[in-house]
Amino acid sequence: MSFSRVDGALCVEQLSLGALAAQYATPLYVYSRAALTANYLAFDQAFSFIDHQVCFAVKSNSNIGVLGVLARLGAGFDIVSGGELERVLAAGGEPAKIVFSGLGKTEQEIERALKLGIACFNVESAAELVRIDQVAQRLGLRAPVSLRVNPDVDAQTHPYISTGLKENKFGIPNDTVYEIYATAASLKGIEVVGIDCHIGSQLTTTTPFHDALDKIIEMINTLKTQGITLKHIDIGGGLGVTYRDETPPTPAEYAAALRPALQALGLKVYMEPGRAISANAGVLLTTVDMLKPTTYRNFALVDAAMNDLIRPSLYSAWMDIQPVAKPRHDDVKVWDLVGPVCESTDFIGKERELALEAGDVLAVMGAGAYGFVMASNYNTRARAAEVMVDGDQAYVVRQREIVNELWALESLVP
Ligand SMILES: Cc1ncc(COP(=O)(O)O)c(C=O)c1O
Ligand SMILES: N[C@@H](CCCC[NH3+])C(=O)O
Repeated sequence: MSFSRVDGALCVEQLSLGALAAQYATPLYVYSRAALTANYLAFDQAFSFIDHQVCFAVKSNSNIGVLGVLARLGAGFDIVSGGELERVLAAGGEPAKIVFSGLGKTEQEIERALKLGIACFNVESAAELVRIDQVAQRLGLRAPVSLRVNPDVDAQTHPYISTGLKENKFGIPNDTVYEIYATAASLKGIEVVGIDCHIGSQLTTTTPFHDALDKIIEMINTLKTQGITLKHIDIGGGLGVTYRDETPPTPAEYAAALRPALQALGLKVYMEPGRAISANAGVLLTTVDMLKPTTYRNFALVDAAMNDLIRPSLYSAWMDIQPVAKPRHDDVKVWDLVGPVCESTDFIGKERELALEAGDVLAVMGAGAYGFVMASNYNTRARAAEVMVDGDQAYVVRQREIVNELWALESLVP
């Protein structure tokens, strides 16, 4: 366990989170190298029964310190923009292990990725296929592609993070898959290499993964009869984590559930886990700034806000909040933990039983995924610093922003 309590003090690896808050100030994101490593290796080992590549979903945490740790373990990366591509390169990631997902790849992004020799473009529409073909032909190259298919499977997750239903914008609907594969196979600039699917995020059972895989295998078999043979299958990401009382499958259970079908298929397997690698490898530290008990509700104003961590506001996500040190008194009350941003949805947790005092430091657990990456400068708030802990060492992997620099790109009208 990379986050554990020692004599009442919440620690990350060998350092106390209270000490890190004192040294680097709050709000502060803190990541554990050991947790990232263990989570990545859990996937890599679980799929060791087959030729595979784990491609970490960069969108879940794109700090180059995080990406660098994973790159050195042999990770590939799932990217969704030219920006993420450059981050992966800056972190030492190998282009040949990159899969490029996402709906709106621009010509520039396609050109850069093609020249670098990435593993695969996961194509989301007929129009995108044509665009990739044109860029590849202009460069005298062939683009390796998979079609990201939309299998119309209910991921049984929050509707905002479900992606595999036919009403979602993602993927190629199953009624046009064969036609678009046939087009792909006929294009000079395209080399059809695989099939891809990602049905949603924070999935807590294996059933939807299984249902999607069954549908994809059916497609692969039909494609064979059309003379289209594939080299790989990309099973996407989406494996959930425990924020409260969810009991998601472990990577080993997930792999075991898919193993018979994948082995029968015999193709190389790509996967794109994000949250299951990064979420519980990070926390957000925040300090209680002041207490505002009222007749109606008790508000604790903390220094982290929705601009630092938007998951509670955006998805009503429940995230565990723990004091980093033993409470200084035992007057437990029910608190709403709210930030200073001028929105009623600005909270990081509601109705939490805590014995609080101004100055207490709290840790929002499971904040390593979709935390800092979704942070903004709303209310002209500088974004938090990020620190990576490795054993008894802490490294600043992103400095705290400086307020004066937030309008550096702006100018007055003459
Ligand atoms: C195409 C694609 N791959 C992978 C992921 C990573 O998902 P997760 O963080 O749930 O593993 C996402 C986000 O849901 C995605 O859109
Ligand atoms: N941002 C979402 C996950 C979205 C996944 C995007 N493909 C979350 O915080 O839960």
